Amino acid sequence: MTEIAFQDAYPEDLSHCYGCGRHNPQGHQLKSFWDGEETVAEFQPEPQHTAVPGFVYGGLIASLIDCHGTGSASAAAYRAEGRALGSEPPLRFVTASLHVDFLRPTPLGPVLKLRGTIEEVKERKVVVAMTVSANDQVCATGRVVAVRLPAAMA
Ligand SMILES: CCCCCCCC/C=C\CCCCCCCC(=O)SCCNC(=O)CCNC(=O)[C@H](O)C(C)(C)COP(=O)(O)OP(=O)(O)OC[C@H]1O[C@@H](n2cnc3c(N)ncnc32)[C@H](O)[C@@H]1OP(=O)(O)O
Repeated sequence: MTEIAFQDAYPEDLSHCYGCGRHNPQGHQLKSFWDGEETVAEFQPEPQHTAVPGFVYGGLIASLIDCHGTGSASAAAYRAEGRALGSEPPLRFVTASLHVDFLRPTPLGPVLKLRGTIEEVKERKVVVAMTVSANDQVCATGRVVAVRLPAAMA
């Protein structure tokens, strides 16, 4: 069975996010997956993502953490309910809080690897802690509080 990316289970009309929307050709189109109890994603930075020559712009790293966090939150909510990704009714989350710590400069060149741990799952709130690594070294850590939208807003 081919595993579907969390973001590919988002509804058609909510798939334009700059960080992860499959319908945003200018965006990052991040794809997140389960790896056991953790979640993973990869991203290849390009030269336009430069901060200082040779190093990745921190805002890019923050947006990857944002979208891996909200995607992981949605997947964790489906898993907690024992439901397939994308099944009805939809479980849609937005970012309430995005925290990033930049531990060391992130080299521009290697693929960035994101790894998420689900810290808390409540009916309306999911908390995800993440690491961003390059060359097997953690360069940034992050934490997202994702809040489920009421059906009326989604
Ligand atoms: C831009 C809108 C998008 C609409 C489309 C939605 C459908 C999406 C579906 C699929 C596509 C996925 C695309 C991924 C998106 C990528 C990520 C982004 O860039 S999202 C854009 C940036 N984020 C916002 O613009 C949120 C703006 N804020 C809000 O709308 C509200 O403040 C919201 C919904 C986040 C919270 O609503 P409340 O204030 O009514 O919720 P309360 O009931 O007070 O809190 C619920 C729980 O969350 C905690 N919480 C709320 N805000 C917090 C904060 N800032 N820090 C820590 N915890 C917080 C609270 O303490 C509470 O936790 P306790 O149940 O008590 O444990």
